[in-house]
Amino acid sequence: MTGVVERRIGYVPKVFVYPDGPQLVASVAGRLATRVAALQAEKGTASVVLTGGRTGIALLAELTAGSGHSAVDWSRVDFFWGDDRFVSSDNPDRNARQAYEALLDHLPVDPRRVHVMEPANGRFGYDPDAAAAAYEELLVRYGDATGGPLFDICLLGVGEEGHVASVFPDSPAVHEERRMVVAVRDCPKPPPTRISLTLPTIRRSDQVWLITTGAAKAEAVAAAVCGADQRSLPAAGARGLDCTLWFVDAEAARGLSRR
Ligand SMILES: O=C1O[C@H](COP(=O)(O)O)[C@@H](O)[C@H](O)[C@H]1O
Repeated sequence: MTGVVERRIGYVPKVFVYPDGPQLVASVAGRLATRVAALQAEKGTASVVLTGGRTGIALLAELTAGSGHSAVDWSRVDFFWGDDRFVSSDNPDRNARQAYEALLDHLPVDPRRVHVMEPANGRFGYDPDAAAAAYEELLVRYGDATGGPLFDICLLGVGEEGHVASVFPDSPAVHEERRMVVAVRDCPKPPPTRISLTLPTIRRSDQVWLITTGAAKAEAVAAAVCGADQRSLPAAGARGLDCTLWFVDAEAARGLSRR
């Protein structure tokens, strides 16, 4: 990991800064494969929450291309999503579709373990609330079956204004304490209707890995790492039970050195 700077800020979160995006995704892909293989060696399976977004999808493509993936038994990984866009399944905006193209189509995954959020042309038609409720039910069943933390690793991208999954600043979703999964409407970033895990559900992950690149993210990264209010900066509320790791490139880390 040439040129990687590691900074500890209090106990958590831990921030890893890379010179650029390609070095970041190469390193995080290797780390993810190693962690998943270790979890499988320890308990037989692993659960990973996937993210959309440019860096998140680049990470999945790197995982497919790199050599580290051979250490993992992909048929024993449960895949979930932090959020998806409530559009038709064939819409290129779908996070699930992008994840299939970048990773899942290329690996011997068990389709029964790939837990996609319902699209707008799915089982419930155009009813995002029913789609969110169905995903919540699935998580409840999964949680009952596994016990302990819901997810081993939750990958999250970060928006310029600090959103994670589809939990946007000062939105109804950021105030949600009871529901595990919600329908999100009127998103400031298109498409406007989405399904998202809530922050309390994200916090049921053993490890939360936030990955982001570019100068446009610098302010959000600095504020979240320094403990901003999650209502105005949801990324600040994305924490893991065991650890919270931030993987950022030098541009996105710029604001950290100013604090
Ligand atoms: O809309 C979304 O955006 C974020 C971040 O995307 P990026 O392209 O700025 O990295 C992503 O994490 C989220 O899953 C997605 O639905």
